Amino acid sequence: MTGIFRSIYSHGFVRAAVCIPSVRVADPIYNAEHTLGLARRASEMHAAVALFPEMGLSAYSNDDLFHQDALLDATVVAIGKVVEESKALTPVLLVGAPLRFEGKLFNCAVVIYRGAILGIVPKTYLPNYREFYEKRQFAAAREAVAREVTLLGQRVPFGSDIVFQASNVRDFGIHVEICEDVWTPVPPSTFGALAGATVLANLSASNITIGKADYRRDLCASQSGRCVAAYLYSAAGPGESTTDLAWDGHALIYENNELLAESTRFSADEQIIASDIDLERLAQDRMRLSSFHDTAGDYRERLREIRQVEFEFQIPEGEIGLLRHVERFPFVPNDAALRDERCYEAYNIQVHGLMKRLASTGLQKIVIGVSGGLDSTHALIVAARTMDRLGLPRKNILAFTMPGFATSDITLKNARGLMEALGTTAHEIDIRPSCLQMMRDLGHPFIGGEPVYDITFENVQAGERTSHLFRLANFHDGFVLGTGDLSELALGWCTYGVGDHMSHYNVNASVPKTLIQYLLRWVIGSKQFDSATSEILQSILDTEISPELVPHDADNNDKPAQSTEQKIGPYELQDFNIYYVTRYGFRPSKVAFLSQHAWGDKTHGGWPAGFDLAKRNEYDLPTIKKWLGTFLFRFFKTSQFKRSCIPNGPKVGSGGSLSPRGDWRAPSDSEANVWMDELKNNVPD
Ligand SMILES: Nc1ncnc2c1ncn2[C@@H]1O[C@H](COP(=O)(O)OP(=O)(O)OC[C@H]2O[C@@H]([n+]3cccc(C(=O)O)c3)[C@H](O)[C@@H]2O)[C@@H](O)[C@H]1O
Ligand SMILES: Nc1ncnc2c1ncn2[C@@H]1O[C@H](COP(=O)(O)OP(=O)(O)OP(=O)(O)O)[C@@H](O)[C@H]1O
Ligand SMILES: NC(=O)CC[C@H](N)C(=O)O
Repeated sequence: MTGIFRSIYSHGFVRAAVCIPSVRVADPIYNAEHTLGLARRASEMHAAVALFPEMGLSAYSNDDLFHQDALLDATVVAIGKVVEESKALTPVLLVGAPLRFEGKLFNCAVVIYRGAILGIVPKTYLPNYREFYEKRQFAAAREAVAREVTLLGQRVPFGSDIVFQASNVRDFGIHVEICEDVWTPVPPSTFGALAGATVLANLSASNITIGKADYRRDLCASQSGRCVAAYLYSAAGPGESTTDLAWDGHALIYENNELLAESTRFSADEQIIASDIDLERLAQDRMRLSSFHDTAGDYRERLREIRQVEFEFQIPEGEIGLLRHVERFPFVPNDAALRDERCYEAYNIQVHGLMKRLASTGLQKIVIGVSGGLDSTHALIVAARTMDRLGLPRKNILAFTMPGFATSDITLKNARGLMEALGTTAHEIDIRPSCLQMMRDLGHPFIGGEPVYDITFENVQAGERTSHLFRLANFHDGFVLGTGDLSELALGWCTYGVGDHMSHYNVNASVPKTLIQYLLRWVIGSKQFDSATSEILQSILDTEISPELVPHDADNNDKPAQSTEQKIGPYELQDFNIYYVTRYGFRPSKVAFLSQHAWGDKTHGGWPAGFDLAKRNEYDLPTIKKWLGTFLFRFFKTSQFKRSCIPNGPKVGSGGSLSPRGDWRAPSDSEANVWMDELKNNVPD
C-alpha cells in the first residue's frame, strides 16, 4: 500500500467520470464552457479521468457544416481553452473535436492532461450506412500518414495505436476509441487492452432509436469483459440537432462485465456519472487468465507497434472514500432476482454432483450425520432432493443423529424433527460410551472426573462420529456424505482425518457459510419442501453456531459453551475475507479498506432480504483488523494441510473451491508473515 489508508488511490483504484454536457450545434465556445463546467466538477470529485462525447466541442450533428473553416477554427480555439484550464484540474480529459491534418478532416479524441495535449486519436471506423454519412466529411485513422501532428504549438502523437500510460500508477493505462469503433467485430480497444490499457474509453455520439440502449449496454459490458478492463462510454446528450435524429445522453461505466454507473437517459440537464475502477482487480484477473496473454502473443507484431505515451499522474491527496458499492456478502448478491438465481444454481450444482456420484458408484444409500446445525441440514436437503431426482426413496438416506457430551436439547430436537420431516431412515447413536472408551485408552483426565475440555476431548467426539459413519456405510452399502463448508475449510475449523474433515463425497466443500445460511432461507422461501420441514429449518437458522464439542453449563442448556464465531470471528466477515483474498489475491490492507466500506455502517442500504435492522451488524476498523488477522494466520499458516487432502465435491462458485484439484493449490508449510506484517503496518488501529 502507498499513501494514506483512507484513500481509494492507496488501494489500486482510480476514479473515472463520464460527462454529458449540454451542447449547441456549431457553437464551440458555448460547448467549451460546458465541457469545462463538468471537467471542474470531475476534478472536485478527485477523478483521474473524465470522458466527454464524440465531437462534443463542435457538436456531432453538424453534417456539412463540418467543412466550414469558421467552425473548425473556433473548435481549435475551444480546445485551447480546455487545455489552458486543465492545468488546475485533476483528471485526464478526453474531449472530442473535428481536426484538420494533412489536408484531411479527422473525427478526433484529444487527450489533455494538466496543460499538455498527450495525444490525438482519430476515429478508426467511420459509419457510412443508413443515417450515418461520416465518410462524406471525414477521413479515417488508416488514411493518416504522419504519426505525429502539431496542435496549438504542441507536437503530439497522432493515431489510434496509442496507450496513455501513467508512469507512476501501476496498471493505469488509457486507450481511446470513438463510437462506431466498438460496433465492429474487432474494436481497436481490443488491441489497446492487449497492449496494457486497463481503462478503455469511448467518445460516442450515438443517436437513440428504440432498443438501442440495451444493445449499447451489451456492447460495453462484453468489451469490458473480454478485455478484462473498464469500459467508459459517453453518448451525446441535450442540444444535438434533432433535424433527423434524437439523442439520449447515455453514459456508462463498466468494469469486467459489471455495470458500475449509468446516467439517466433523456435528461434535459447535463450529467456526470462517476465510479472507482479497481485496477488491481483487473490486473489480478489478467494475470490469472492465461488465454488473455496467449491472445497478446498471437498479435505481438501489431502490439509491438502500439505506442506507450507516458505521463506522470498527480495523485489527488487526502481522504477519498470509495464511490462504488461493495457487497457485504460477496457470495450472496443483494439483488433479489440475482440472489434467487444464485441459490437455484448452487443448489442444483450440489444435487447434480451427488446424483452423478451415486449413479457411478452403483450405491443407492447415503449415510449422513445430522447434528441439527446448518451444514448437515443443508447437506441433508441436498441428499433428499437428489433421491427425488433419481427416483429413489428418501428412506435410502440413512440419517444418524449422534448426541455427545455437549449436544443441546434444541439441536437434538431439530435434528430428530428434520430427519423425520424429510422422510429419511432416522437413527440415534449415543457416542458417549465409545468416546469414554477411547479416552480411557488415552488416559485422558476427563475419565477421572476432571473437566478437561481440550482439543483431544473435542476431536475424540468428532472422530467417533466419523468412525461410526464410515463403518455404517460399509455395513449398509452406502457412502458417507460430507457436510463441512468452504468457510470452515478456509479457517481449518474441522477435525482432520478421522473427523468431520473426511467423507466419501462432500456437497458443501465449495459453499461458504453465508451462502448456506441463505440457501436454507431460499429453500424455505421457495417452498422446496413442506411447511413442517420449513419450520424446523427456520429454527436451525435461528440457533447459534457451535461445534457442540464442549459441554455447556448444566443450568443453561440452550447456550452452547463454545461459540464458533467468538473463536474464529463472525462468518460474515470471514466470508468477505475469503472472497477477496482467494478470488483476487488482494493484500490485507485493501481487504480491510473494502471491508470497512461494506461493514462500517449498518444503516447503508444493500442488505439481502430477511435482515431486519436489529439483526444487522456493523464492524469498526479495529474489529475488522482483528478478525482479518485471525483469518490470515489460520489460512496461510495453520490450515492448508487440511485443504491439501479433501474429499471430492463440486465447485459451486467463482469465489472459491479450496480443493487442490479445483482452484486452490498451495503448500501446507508456508509462512504467514508477509500477510500479517502488511496488515499490522498498513491498517490503522
Ligand atoms: N501443516 C501440517 N501438516 C500436517 N499435519 C499438521 C499440520 N499442522 C498441524 N498438523 C496436525 O494436525 C493436528 C491439528 O488438526 P486437528 O487434529 O484437526 O485439530 P485442530 O485443528 O487443532 O482442532 C480441530 C478444531 O476444529 C474445531 N471443529 C471441529 C469439528 C467441527 C467443527 C465445526 O464447527 O464444524 C469445528 C474444533 O473445535 C477444533 O478447534 C495437529 O495436532 C497436528 O497433529
Ligand atoms: N450430534 C451430532 N450428530 C450427528 N452428526 C453430527 C453431530 N455433531 C456433528 N455431527 C457431524 O459432524 C459435522 C460437523 O459438525 P458441526 O457441528 O461442525 O457441523 P454442523 O452442526 O452441521 O454445522 P455448523 O457447524 O454450521 O453448525 C456435522 O455436519 C455432522 O455431519
Ligand atoms: N457516431 C457513431 O459512430 C454512431 C454509430 C454507432 N453505430 C451508433 O449507432 O451509435
